[in-house]
Amino acid sequence: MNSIPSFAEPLDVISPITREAFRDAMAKMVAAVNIITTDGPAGRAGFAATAVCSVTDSPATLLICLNRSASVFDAVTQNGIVCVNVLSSSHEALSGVFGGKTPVDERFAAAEWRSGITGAPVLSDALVSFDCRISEQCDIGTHRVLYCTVEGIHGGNDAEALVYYRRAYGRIAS
Ligand SMILES: NC(=O)c1ccc[n+]([C@@H]2O[C@H](COP(=O)([O-])OP(=O)(O)OC[C@H]3O[C@@H](n4cnc5c(N)ncnc54)[C@H](O)[C@@H]3O)[C@@H](O)[C@H]2O)c1
Ligand SMILES: Cc1cc2c(cc1C)N(C[C@H](O)[C@H](O)[C@H](O)COP(=O)(O)O)c1[nH]c(=O)[nH]c(=O)c1N2
Repeated sequence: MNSIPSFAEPLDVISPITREAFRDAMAKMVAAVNIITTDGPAGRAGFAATAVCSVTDSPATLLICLNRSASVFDAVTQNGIVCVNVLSSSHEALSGVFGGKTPVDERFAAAEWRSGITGAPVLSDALVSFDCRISEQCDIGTHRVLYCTVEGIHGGNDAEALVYYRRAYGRIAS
């Protein structure tokens, strides 16, 4: 008869889960770094984001988690369009600009942009850019989850990727 194996050492469990414990654990999840941009009647805006992932390829959909207290919140949600620009290792300083308390004009002055088919700014030398329309939104805790239908994919190069791991930037070559 099968039995559940017993282990000599008990599991080291953190409970209850504090914000700090969650963040410490999340810091060990390596993530791609992106700049999310928007433009339209509510103005141009952009922010650095690691909370981005693929949802489904039919229809091609990404999700983005945006803190509702971010300065870009109204522009992103009211314009209803975003471009997800995936960063290369050459964009570390740019990520700092879009991830800090920098005025919006200074953020965009730090790189070259083109206009995508949705009208969202496309970073000229991104690894790849997903031009999207926000199709659904829901609030979970402090964040707005944006489901984004991909309407165009721009560019693409094979430079080293910029990643974020243990609260610091790193790079990954293909
Ligand atoms: N999902 C996010 O909103 C998110 C993700 C990464 C970084 N940030 C911002 O960058 C700052 C520096 O991050 P850090 O990684 O150097 O240190 P940190 O200790 O603040 O965060 C560690 C990890 O926890 C997660 N995290 C951080 N803030 C979060 C939030 N409000 N909601 C959900 N998950 C969150 C991320 O995975 C992050 O890499 C953070 O304080 C935050 O303002 C936000
Ligand atoms: C590496 C890294 C990764 C992320 C962030 C920062 C950095 C440095 N930030 C924070 C976000 O970029 C930040 O709120 C704004 O750019 C600066 O705040 P204000 O726009 O001034 O409110 C962030 N915010 C968010 O809502 N979702 C996310 O996934 C991330 N990820």
